[in-house]
Amino acid sequence: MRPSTDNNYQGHKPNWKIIAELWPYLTEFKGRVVLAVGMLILAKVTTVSTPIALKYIVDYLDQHRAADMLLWVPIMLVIAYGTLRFSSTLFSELRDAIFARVAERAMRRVSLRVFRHLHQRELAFHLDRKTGGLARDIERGTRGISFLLRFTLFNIIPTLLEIVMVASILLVAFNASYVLAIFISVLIYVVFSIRVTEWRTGFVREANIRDNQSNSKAIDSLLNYETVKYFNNERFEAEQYDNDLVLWEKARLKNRLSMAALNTGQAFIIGASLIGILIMAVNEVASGAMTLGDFTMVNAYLIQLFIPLNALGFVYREIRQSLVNVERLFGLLEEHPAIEDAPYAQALHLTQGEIAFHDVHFSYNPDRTILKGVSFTIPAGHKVAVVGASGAGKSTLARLLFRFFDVSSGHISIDGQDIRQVTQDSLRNLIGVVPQDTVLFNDSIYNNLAYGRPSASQEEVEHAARQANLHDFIISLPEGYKTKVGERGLKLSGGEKQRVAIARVLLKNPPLLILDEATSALDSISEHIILDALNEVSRQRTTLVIAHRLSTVSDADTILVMEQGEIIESGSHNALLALNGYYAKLWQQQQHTTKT
Ligand SMILES: Nc1ncnc2c1ncn2[C@@H]1O[C@H](COP(=O)(O)OP(=O)(O)OP(=O)(O)O)[C@@H](O)[C@H]1O
Repeated sequence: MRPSTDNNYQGHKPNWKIIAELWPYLTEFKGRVVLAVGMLILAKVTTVSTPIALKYIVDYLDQHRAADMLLWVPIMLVIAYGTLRFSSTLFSELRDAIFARVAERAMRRVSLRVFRHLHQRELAFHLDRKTGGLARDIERGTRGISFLLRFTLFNIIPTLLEIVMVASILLVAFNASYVLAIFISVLIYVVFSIRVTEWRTGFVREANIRDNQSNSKAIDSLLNYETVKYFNNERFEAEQYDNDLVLWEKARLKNRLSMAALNTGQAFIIGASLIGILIMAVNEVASGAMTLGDFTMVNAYLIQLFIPLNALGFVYREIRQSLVNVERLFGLLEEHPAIEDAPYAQALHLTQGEIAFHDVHFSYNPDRTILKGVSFTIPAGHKVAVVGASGAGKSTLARLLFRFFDVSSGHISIDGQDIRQVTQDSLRNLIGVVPQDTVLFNDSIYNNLAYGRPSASQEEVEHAARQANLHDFIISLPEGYKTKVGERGLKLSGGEKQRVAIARVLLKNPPLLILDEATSALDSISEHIILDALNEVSRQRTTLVIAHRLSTVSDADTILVMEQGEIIESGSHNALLALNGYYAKLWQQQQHTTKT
């Protein structure tokens, strides 16, 4: 399988840069972010106060005998303890609820931006991409953003805050040895987690790449379902897929085993620290330096501290993984479209509608020239046809005019304006294309037709369908205009799809037309009817027609004959016949074939 450009993104940016790139997505809800941070602080203050309440309860019960005990004191303390516990959860939940909208909106904005960006990418990118892998990258990237936002703010920062608060309390209440012991255990834990997670990141990356590869393979294979069946290649396809799955399985296995090693190591550090610090506390209680309440408080702090720390390991892992995924997603956004509007591009100003190619050279790849100095003009309202052998570069002319690619040298102009100097939007708005292969959306026929002009009324849509000789066919279907056309329109015949394409362009009603083999999939009766419709449409428009069947373009004002990227003959049908060259030979051949 050829690796796609999207699967090859390998940039490794510093983490802070990736996180900084998220900031603009948060600015919409600055107030909410501030409020969420406020709730976060409140949640941590209450969490850290809870063990203090517990200490006072234990000390009171320990130091007072039944005779001198005022029962309401420990009861009030217990109520305070319970309320603090509840408040800590309440503030955490409030923080989540307040921030939820920020995170969800950020995800929405990023998804939309990526979607828009992908539509801005040039045709070459889309011809190269692998849809399955790209979809996974986007999904993982947007999920990564949500994770980064929520967990940096709700786990890393609060845990650090809690460590600082607990350390300060222990420093004030006892001595520096506890703070030092906690500091050392936390440090060992964090260094261990980070080191092991760094080591694991390679496995995570590899698992993602393998995941994309196998997914792309599966989707490509399913999209080519018919071809697979024509060649009885189900087993071959399964083997190919399994080759990818084997690599995926290995990568995932490495991923899981290394995760088990990380979890075990973390649990060991927590256990050892707990033992060490509690032995210190036991000694102090025994020597009378600490009360029973103090012991309970230290124990509560340790357990309380290690709970988020335990999650910190998981969060760090996930954050690393999210950073990889977000980096990839942002990497996609950073790749600039090869075809972009010029800095001061203006809208194309159509006066007459004259199209001109001036000494156009073009190659898709540097090592193979497709067009070798093509020049011609289509005067406003005229129809110029291009004929010639397959692969001569006819459709390439249409792609260049639509600016799917830019010329290598020379230029193309419309009413004297170089199409590279006008906005792509204004250019494409003025051109209607009936392509060689029509691919439809997996939607109803009606919606596919209306796509030509989404604001069109039902009457207009039906009128266009009538003009394209499609209406009678549609109403003969059990579900009429609501019939679903299937994936890429595969439930319609080639000719029906072509008629949908024609009707769409009729609805768009553009002043310039490109008909690329627009009637090639039609039988000769339908072809005649549609040619009449197309002739009617192209009468007032500047039209570029690409055709194989010469009979369909014999009425064109000028016919260009192309061979290997050059125009070798041009003139009207009669002039070209009189020339008795390539065109005349082709015409005779086709007439002969039609008769026999
Ligand atoms: N995206 C692409 N990348 C590389 N080469 C391409 C690309 N698209 C087309 N080509 C090549 O450019 C040449 C011209 O293609 P083009 O589609 O313009 O031919 P055509 O004259 O319209 O042929 P046909 O009559 O068969 O449609 C072909 O040899 C084709 O293989």
